[in-house]
Amino acid sequence: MAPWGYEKDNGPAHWHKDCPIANGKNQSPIDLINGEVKYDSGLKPLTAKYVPFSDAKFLNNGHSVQFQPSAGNGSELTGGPLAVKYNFEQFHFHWGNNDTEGSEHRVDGKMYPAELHFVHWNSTNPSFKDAVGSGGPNGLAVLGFFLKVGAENAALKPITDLIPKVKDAGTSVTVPSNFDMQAILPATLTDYYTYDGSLTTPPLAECVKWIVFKQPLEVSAAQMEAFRSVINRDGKPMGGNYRPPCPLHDRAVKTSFK
Ligand SMILES: COc1ccc(CNS(=O)(=O)c2ccc(S(N)(=O)=O)s2)cc1
Ligand SMILES: [Zn+2]
Repeated sequence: MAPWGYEKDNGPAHWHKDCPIANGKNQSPIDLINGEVKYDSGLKPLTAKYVPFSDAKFLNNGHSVQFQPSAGNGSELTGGPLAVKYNFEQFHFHWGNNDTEGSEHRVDGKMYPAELHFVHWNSTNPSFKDAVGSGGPNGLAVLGFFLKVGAENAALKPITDLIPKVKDAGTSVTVPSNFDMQAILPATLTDYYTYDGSLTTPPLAECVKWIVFKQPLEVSAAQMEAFRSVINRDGKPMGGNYRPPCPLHDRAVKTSFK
């Protein structure tokens, strides 16, 4: 099979051939249906401590644009539904070719123009890849933020300004060391949905504690257009790099808010 992608001939409907878990019972993303979620008063806020990075790359891997520090950067996530500390691995984006589509998770069937994922791995594992393969839903913790069009996002500007430099698949740039990743996050990480799911791209491993924030972040129309200028492995616009929602099966979606 051609490398996986989001086109007719290699998109989500084909992924099960190389990754049979695609038809599993704990797949992501899902449609977050407010009438079916359950408030859990035990869900406390999360704490993310992101330290400045000395040598981080921003890259186009053919299916997303991704911020990736060198291993062992000391940034970590704790609290919320998490029982242990998770190490930061990377963040990346999913977006559409217009403002009516682009996010992976949906809320009552509504899609946002984009979704930002912060990927973290369970620090009781020796490495990120061990965490992915550790079995069960506690290998990774991914923070999902919806993006909507509005004011310019000053915290994301150093990243969206780099997009023209990684327009083509396989290209990367070094991110200036004064980039402040912490500034992207809201001051308090409250009001989220959480459920056990999977990676939304191959290998689709069912190893993810998903934490999707209710409050979208804003980015400007110009910042959205920057994403839409990115080209994929086939030389086409990368927009549309989102997997459709998967069946919930017998999973519960909990919320930290009423
Ligand atoms: C074992 O070899 C491996 C392990 C993991 C990967 C994928 N890379 S990854 O884990 O960062 C993610 C893929 C999709 C993510 S999403 N959209 O759900 O946040 S995160 C590749 C090879
Ligand atoms: Zn993602």
